[in-house]
Amino acid sequence: MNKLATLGPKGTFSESASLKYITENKTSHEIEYFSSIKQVLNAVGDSNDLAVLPIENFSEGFVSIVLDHLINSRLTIVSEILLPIQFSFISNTVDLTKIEELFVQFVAEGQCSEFIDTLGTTHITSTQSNIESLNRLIDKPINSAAIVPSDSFVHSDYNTVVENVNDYKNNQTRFLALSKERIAVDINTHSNWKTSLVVHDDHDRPGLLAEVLTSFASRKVNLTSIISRPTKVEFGQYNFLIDIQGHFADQAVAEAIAEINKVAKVKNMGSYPAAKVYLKTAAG
Ligand SMILES: O=C(O)C(=O)C[C@]1(C(=O)O)C=C[C@@H](O)C=C1
Repeated sequence: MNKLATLGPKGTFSESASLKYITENKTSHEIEYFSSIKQVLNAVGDSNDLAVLPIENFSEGFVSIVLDHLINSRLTIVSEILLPIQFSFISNTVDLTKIEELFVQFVAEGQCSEFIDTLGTTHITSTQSNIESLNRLIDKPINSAAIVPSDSFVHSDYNTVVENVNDYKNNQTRFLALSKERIAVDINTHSNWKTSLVVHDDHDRPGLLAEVLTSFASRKVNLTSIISRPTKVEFGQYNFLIDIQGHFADQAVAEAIAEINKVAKVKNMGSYPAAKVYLKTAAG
C-alpha cells in the first residue's frame, strides 16, 4: 500500500490536511506519522511516496524548513489544502499567574503571540507538533498549560479553557501534498490551477526580477505569491519562489516560463488544483 508521511501523532492539523487530500483525491494511502517536520521531509521520496506538510500560515507566513527543502529537492507539488486553524489554551490551574510552563508548537507560538504575551514570564517549551503540546501537558499536569487545536481535547478534563487564542479569528494554514513522482492529472478535470516555480540566477544583475515579472505581466499571468529565500551558498544570493495562477500547459504560462528560461534558471515544482476553503462539519 502507498504511504503518506505527515506530522504526527494523530490529531495534528497535518493529519486533517492528509485525510482531506486522501478523501478528495480518492487515494488509498496509509498515513504514517512522524514526530517532526524534518523527519517527514526525510521520509518522502524514501519510505513514503507522498507527504502532506504545512507551507504557509495566514499571519505568520511561510514555514521556512518546508520551503527550503522544497526549493532544493526533486519533489513535486501535487495538491494544496487550506484549513481553518483554531487554538485553545488549556490548563488544570485556575490562577494563571501560577503557570510555570507553557507547551506550544513552534509555528503555533507565532499565531497565538498576543495571548501568550498576557501570560507574562511563563517559561515557554517549544514542541514539534500541537498534539505533542497536549501530551506534554498530560504528562505534567501541575502548574503547566498548553496551546492545542480546539477540537483535540475534552473540555471537562481541564479547569481552565480559553477558546480562540489565535491572534486572528480567521486563522488558516495552507498545506502542500508533495510527491516524489509527477502525478499526471487531466488538465480538464479542474478549472482553477496554480503553478509553483523556483527562479534563480547565479549572476546578480540589475533588472533580472523585473524581467521575470514582465514575462508574466505581459501575458496577463497572475502571481499569487513571490518570496525570496537565501541560497545559503553565498551571501546576497536568493532563490525566488513564485506561485502563479494557471497550469504549465497553458499557452501563456508556457510562453512566460520559456522566456524566463533564457535569462535565469527556472525549476517547475508542479501544477496543481488551487485549494478550496475547508469548511469543517460538526462530524469533523
Ligand atoms: O502541529 C500541528 O498540528 C501541525 O499540523 C503543524 C502546524 C504547522 O507547523 O504549521 C499546522 C498548522 C498550524 O499552522 C500549526 C501547526
